[in-house]
Amino acid sequence: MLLEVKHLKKVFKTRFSKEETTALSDVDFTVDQGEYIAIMGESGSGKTTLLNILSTLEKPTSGQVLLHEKDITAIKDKDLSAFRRRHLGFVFQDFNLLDTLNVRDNIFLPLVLSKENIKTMQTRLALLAPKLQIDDLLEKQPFELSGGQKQRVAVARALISQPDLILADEPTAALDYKNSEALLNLFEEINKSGQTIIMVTHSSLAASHAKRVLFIKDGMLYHQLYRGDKTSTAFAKEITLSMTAFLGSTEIHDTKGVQDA
Ligand SMILES: Nc1ncnc2c1ncn2[C@@H]1O[C@H](COP(=O)(O)OP(=O)(O)OP(=O)(O)O)[C@@H](O)[C@H]1O
Repeated sequence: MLLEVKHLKKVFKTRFSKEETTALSDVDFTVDQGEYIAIMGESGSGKTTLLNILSTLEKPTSGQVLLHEKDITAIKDKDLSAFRRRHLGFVFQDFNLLDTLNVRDNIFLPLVLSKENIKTMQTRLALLAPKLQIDDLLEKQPFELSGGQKQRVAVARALISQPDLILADEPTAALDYKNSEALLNLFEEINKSGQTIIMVTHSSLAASHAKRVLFIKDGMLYHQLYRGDKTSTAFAKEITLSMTAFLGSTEIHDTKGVQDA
């Protein structure tokens, strides 16, 4: 097992008032090596909070996140950036590329920070660039690229450190339909080559490319769907139906966390 999320709870307290918001109440799930998981839920349901805790950007109020059986919520602050660079790859909605660096240096940045040798960096990039169709972009500055190209560069930057886990937050939100589909196909390919991916999304279409979809509501996991051998079109329909049934309704459902089968 790659990742074990155990009884995760996150309560936000505002500094000046006694008001509390429970963003996550008791989230439990496990992720195997090679899985591709989409996390869906309405606005305010706790998706970003969950992703931020998995990213070690946020500490939970209680509970644990075990990566290869090590509790990453207990890592000391001074060791966090090295941990993230070594074990996690991030893909964001707004690409997060540095405009002052060219594409090649943006991709190399995590490896430079980890003090990898230049040969390793070049070898890895030589393998990734054709796969991501960015060979011709390496000397360009990010502002010269289209949204789809920027996101492919961001994916290369996430993959170059060969992370245990890719965490993607609404990676298609700033892309048009064609570029979204291209990115989702790319994620599927990357996943087929063994990369584990967890992606937060609002979009049934995006989620339909994953192998498993977790639905979150009011800080709890409610339901999960497996794609199996369905086409992404058939799976998207099933996801939309579930969203309507589970998340749109105000009925009280079983509030137990969802455990992986
Ligand atoms: N730093 C914070 N301080 C206080 N409350 C917060 C903070 N971050 C999130 N929350 C609250 O926690 C709850 C869950 O928020 P979260 O951002 O995780 O939801 P989300 O599902 O990602 O929403 P969206 O889809 O709109 O991004 C919300 O009620 C939100 O207002």
